[in-house]
Amino acid sequence: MSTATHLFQFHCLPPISSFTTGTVPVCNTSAGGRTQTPSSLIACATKRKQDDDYHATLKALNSKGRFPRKSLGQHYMLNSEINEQLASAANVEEGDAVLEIGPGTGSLTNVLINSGATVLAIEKDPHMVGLVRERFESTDRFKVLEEDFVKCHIRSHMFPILESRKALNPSSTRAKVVSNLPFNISTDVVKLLLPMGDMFSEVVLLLQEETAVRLVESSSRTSEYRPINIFVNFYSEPEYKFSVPRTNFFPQPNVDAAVVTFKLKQAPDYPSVASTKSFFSMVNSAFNGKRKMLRKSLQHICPSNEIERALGDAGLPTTSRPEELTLDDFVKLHNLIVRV
Ligand SMILES: C[S@@+](CC[C@H](N)C(=O)[O-])C[C@H]1O[C@@H](n2cnc3c(N)ncnc32)[C@H](O)[C@@H]1O
Repeated sequence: MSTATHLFQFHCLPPISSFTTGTVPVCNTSAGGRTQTPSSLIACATKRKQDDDYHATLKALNSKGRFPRKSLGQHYMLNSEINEQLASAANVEEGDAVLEIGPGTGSLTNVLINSGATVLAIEKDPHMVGLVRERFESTDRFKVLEEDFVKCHIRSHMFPILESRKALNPSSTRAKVVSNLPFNISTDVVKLLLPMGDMFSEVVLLLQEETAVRLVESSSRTSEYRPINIFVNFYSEPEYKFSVPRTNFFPQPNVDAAVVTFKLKQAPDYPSVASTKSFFSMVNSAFNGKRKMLRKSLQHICPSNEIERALGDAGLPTTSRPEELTLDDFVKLHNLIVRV
């Protein structure tokens, strides 16, 4: 055994006492959806068969003798209860097709497969690809591709899976996404997936807590309100589900995490704008610079007197600032501006 592996095994492991479930609300369906305390949750979890608890996950990592890589956001889930909660947040059931980004040791993958889903996993780390390929070789409901999710062509990968499901059940045309994401690619992933409502019905992500809170922000007039909120609400209905304390991961990150669900809209339900490209370009321009009044920040799109007139026609003050406008206000303004 190399010195590095030896250190990894004996000096990097978190004490099992630090492993908490925090504010995770439910244990399983037998709990009847009632909120449970962390201690009742742990008691409940120990009664059940756990394939991917604290020990199993660390053992799987040790089998590859590799230090988790920070550059790949490798913070592995040690709590099988949270994996179960992620799957149930997406209502994963028999026959579903699920895309998982970054399966790692396969702890969440295992829950998804056990729920009866067919899983396509995209993993960037070749060692982890080898590990999950080996682990799930006995099932034909699992496929892993060694790719960078941000660069891969997800439509062409999903297409054959959705087509074969459609052949069995013509009404099941969309897949789900469930992932404990590397924090450093979460905004890119959200931007890529949310406009794919034709292919995915739900996207359930374990994100850095701060990112989770920022993405579900739907009220204007807060300092957190940004173009990304207009984007998220344009394409989906986001919901903050529950927080996941940092002690549930190995290695422990220096921030907490949280689960967010995005129910994806399909094209006929998007707000009606003449062109989504020019709509988002207008929203970005509006927020650019120093939070100026819209009539100034949008001057390069159309003369300020025309913008003032459009604001008036939309029932908004002519001195409006971007952070004061809701998604609907932006839609009205855009449609008035593109017409003038
Ligand atoms: C936070 S870990 C989660 C691992 C596992 N799902 C779990 O819950 O324990 C993130 C995983 O994503 C992988 N990953 C990192 N960047 C990626 C990328 N750009 N595309 C695909 N996978 C990536 C990492 O190698 C790692 O396995």
